[in-house]
Amino acid sequence: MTNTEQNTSALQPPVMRTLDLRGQHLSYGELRNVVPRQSNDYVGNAAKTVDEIIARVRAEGADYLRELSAKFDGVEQGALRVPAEELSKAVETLDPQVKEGLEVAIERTRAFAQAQRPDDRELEVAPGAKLTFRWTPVRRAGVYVPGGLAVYPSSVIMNIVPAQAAGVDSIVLCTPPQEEFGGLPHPTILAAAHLLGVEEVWAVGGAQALAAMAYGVDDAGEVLESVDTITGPGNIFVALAKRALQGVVGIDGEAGTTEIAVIADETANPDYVAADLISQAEHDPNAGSILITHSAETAEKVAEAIRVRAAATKHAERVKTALEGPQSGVIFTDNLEQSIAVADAYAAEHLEIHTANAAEVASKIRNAGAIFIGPYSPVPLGDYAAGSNHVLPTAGSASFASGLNTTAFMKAVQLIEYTDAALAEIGESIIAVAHNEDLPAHGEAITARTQDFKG
Ligand SMILES: NC(=O)c1ccc[n+]([C@@H]2O[C@H](COP(=O)([O-])OP(=O)(O)OC[C@H]3O[C@@H](n4cnc5c(N)ncnc54)[C@H](O)[C@@H]3O)[C@@H](O)[C@H]2O)c1
Ligand SMILES: N[C@H](CO)Cc1c[nH]c[nH+]1
Ligand SMILES: [Zn+2]
Repeated sequence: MTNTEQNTSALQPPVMRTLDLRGQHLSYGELRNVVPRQSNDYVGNAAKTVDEIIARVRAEGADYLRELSAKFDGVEQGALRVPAEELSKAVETLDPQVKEGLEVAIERTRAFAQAQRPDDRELEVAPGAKLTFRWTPVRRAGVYVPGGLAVYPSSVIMNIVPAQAAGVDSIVLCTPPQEEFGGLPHPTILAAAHLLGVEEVWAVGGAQALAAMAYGVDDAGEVLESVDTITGPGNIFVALAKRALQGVVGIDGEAGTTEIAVIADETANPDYVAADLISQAEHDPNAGSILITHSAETAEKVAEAIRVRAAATKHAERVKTALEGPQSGVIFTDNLEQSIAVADAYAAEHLEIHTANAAEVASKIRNAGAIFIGPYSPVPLGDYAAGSNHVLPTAGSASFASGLNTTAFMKAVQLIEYTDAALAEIGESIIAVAHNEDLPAHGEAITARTQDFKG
């Protein structure tokens, strides 16, 4: 028996908190305030840490990146950029089955990412008044691939494939250095990058990696040029760094600590539900797993299945901490309609639906990063190979943000082209509004032309 097994066998089974909403008729706003979330103190303290990291990366550059790699990753680093030969070497030593798994994921994710490319739009709003909505890729993207408690070659695919589908010119990938690999990133991450044709990889993790990509960094003449947009998932420090750097660069959204919510009724398979709640709790002791149900019997059966499964799982301690945290719990509702309302208010990163007519229930959900419909669409399918993207909005941000997709690496330019007649046709009304705004020079810019047409 290993040390880990000895430790975990002594653990008490996880006991999730309960929130009983039965008989209450809370509005959407009230529900948003009561659903389980990370504690404010936890988020607030992490935000202070992140602000300091960003300021010091700007001021001290590569030396400070090395200092943080030593502090958080236990690595004394030389050059921060990963040599090109390490990427090709990693593919040569890659387990063939893992390689196949990555290739299947690339193929499906690419097909879906290409289908997301938006078309340009042209419209003549009046004779001679031509408007175009033209999509262009950003010039340079920075992608973050996590690698702290676990490593995420799958996130290489989820970031790089849509960036390539968008047509981004230049991509840099940052991921934490690993002590076990002499300060290089995990070899499967390097292999996935190489399979996708990525050449620029820096062994830098956490909030500091995002600051480096946003502002650029010079490591003894090796330059990480600043980027236009940063995407990618990560822990609380990574998510808060994206929040802080938004505006300096574009971001795809906050894809922070993982969450799963499950709507279950009496038809749900409790073992599947338990397995899926545990699967996402495995990411991080701060991960959120939530069961929303109007069936007390289902809740009890899921709790029993969790007791059995949680004890046997490899990261039992992390799972227990996550399931018992303030960000997790079992929410009791009066009926399916109320469960749907709770799920909308929670706005889960991942929402699974284990009910009768699951597709119909899904059609009623507005807020979720991704919806997994029915018993055979578990979140880990989407994590690795469904073809959908696993970089998804967390902490309630699914009420206004989308999961990573091709358009996150694109922006639209609006083109305006009017003929003289088309301008003359609308000129007087523009001048009237310009005067009303007390901006007469705006009107004069029109008159300067319309006078010419008359003359
Ligand atoms: N929402 C999504 O789309 C999505 C997808 C995949 C993974 N995730 C989440 O990504 C996270 C991965 O986390 P991880 O830790 O394994 O890898 P990570 O790469 O996100 O974080 C590791 C880095 O965090 C930094 N760090 C660690 N402790 C710190 C501290 N006390 N102060 C400041 N910085 C610190 C270090 O720089 C370290 O390199 C998990 O929370 C997982 O749930 C989210
Ligand atoms: N569930 C994560 C998104 O929150 C993605 C992932 C990658 N590997 C395993 N899971
Ligand atoms: Zn996962």
